[in-house]
Amino acid sequence: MLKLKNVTFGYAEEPVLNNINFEVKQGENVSVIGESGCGKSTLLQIIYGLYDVQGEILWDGEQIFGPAFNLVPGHAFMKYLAQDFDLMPPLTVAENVGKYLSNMYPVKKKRRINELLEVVEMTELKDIKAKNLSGGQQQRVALARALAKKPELILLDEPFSHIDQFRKNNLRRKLFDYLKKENISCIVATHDSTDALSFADKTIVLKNQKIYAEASPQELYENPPNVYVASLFGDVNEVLLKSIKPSEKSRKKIILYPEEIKFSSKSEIKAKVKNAHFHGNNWLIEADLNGQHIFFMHSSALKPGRIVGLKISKKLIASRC
Ligand SMILES: Nc1ncnc2c1ncn2[C@@H]1O[C@H](COP(=O)(O)OP(=O)(O)OP(=O)(O)O)[C@@H](O)[C@H]1O
Repeated sequence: MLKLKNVTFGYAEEPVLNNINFEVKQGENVSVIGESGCGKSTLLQIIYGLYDVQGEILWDGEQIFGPAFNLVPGHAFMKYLAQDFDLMPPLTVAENVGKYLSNMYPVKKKRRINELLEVVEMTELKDIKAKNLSGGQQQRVALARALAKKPELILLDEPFSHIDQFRKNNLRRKLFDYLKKENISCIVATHDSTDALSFADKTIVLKNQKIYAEASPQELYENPPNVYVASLFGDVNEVLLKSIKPSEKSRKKIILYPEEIKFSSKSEIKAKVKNAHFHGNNWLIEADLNGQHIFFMHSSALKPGRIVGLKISKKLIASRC
């Protein structure tokens, strides 16, 4: 198990991360999400031991030290996949993946390389030299190489940033299923809410040097503590409660996702359509609700200027109040 206890770190005087505490259990998938520059990569780097910190970073009770005590960064149980891939350009895909595997057992080595190439869907390109690969292909090879020696903990910094949407969903599923099957803990720093929502057991939101929220993705999505956390999962509305609940007198606001506001011709809550944006199987509608700019989802495009009725579940309103 990984444990961070009161960890503070800054490149200069001002801390980038201040008094960070959290745990990652064996086999757990933890996503770290937050706006650009909030310290996601820095967090992975200090866990890997690239910097000296205040506080303690422990793996199974043993402290992970920075360069002041551990000159060569890295430990056998942990792999860090940075945003640069560091492949050997003249070597083939298979040679890169097997670079750190022992040559004592060539059959076993070959089997392991083939298994990993399957996970990252690079089997067909195994004899191609790394220098001839696209950025996304290089990223997949780097992922396979990081997994080659079966780490107990893997730190992934934006692991799918170069991979096209077409391949990303499948690859993400395969990789995270593989990590679960092998009971490998992982921390994924990401901008992508799908990484944070679909696969993580726990999501950590960083903001202003601190852990701003920490819970399962479902909990964060269903009960966002504030609009910043909600907005990490996509478009979000902050609506005056009295505009959807006539008995309300205060100026209290509640958070609602576009998919939680339903079209209902009979409803007393009226809004004026401003625009409609195609979103695959439905449309994101922009509308004006008593002077508030809101978004809701609908199965078809609605014409600008149309007055529509909107409905929000009473149970949902009560849970967000
Ligand atoms: N080597 C460095 N030296 C000095 N400052 C740095 C260094 N690396 C990062 N920083 C600063 O630390 C802060 C956190 O950077 P970091 O790269 O950890 O953020 P991030 O959340 O990963 O950002 P992004 O999502 O854009 O990758 C930023 O203000 C950045 O400018």
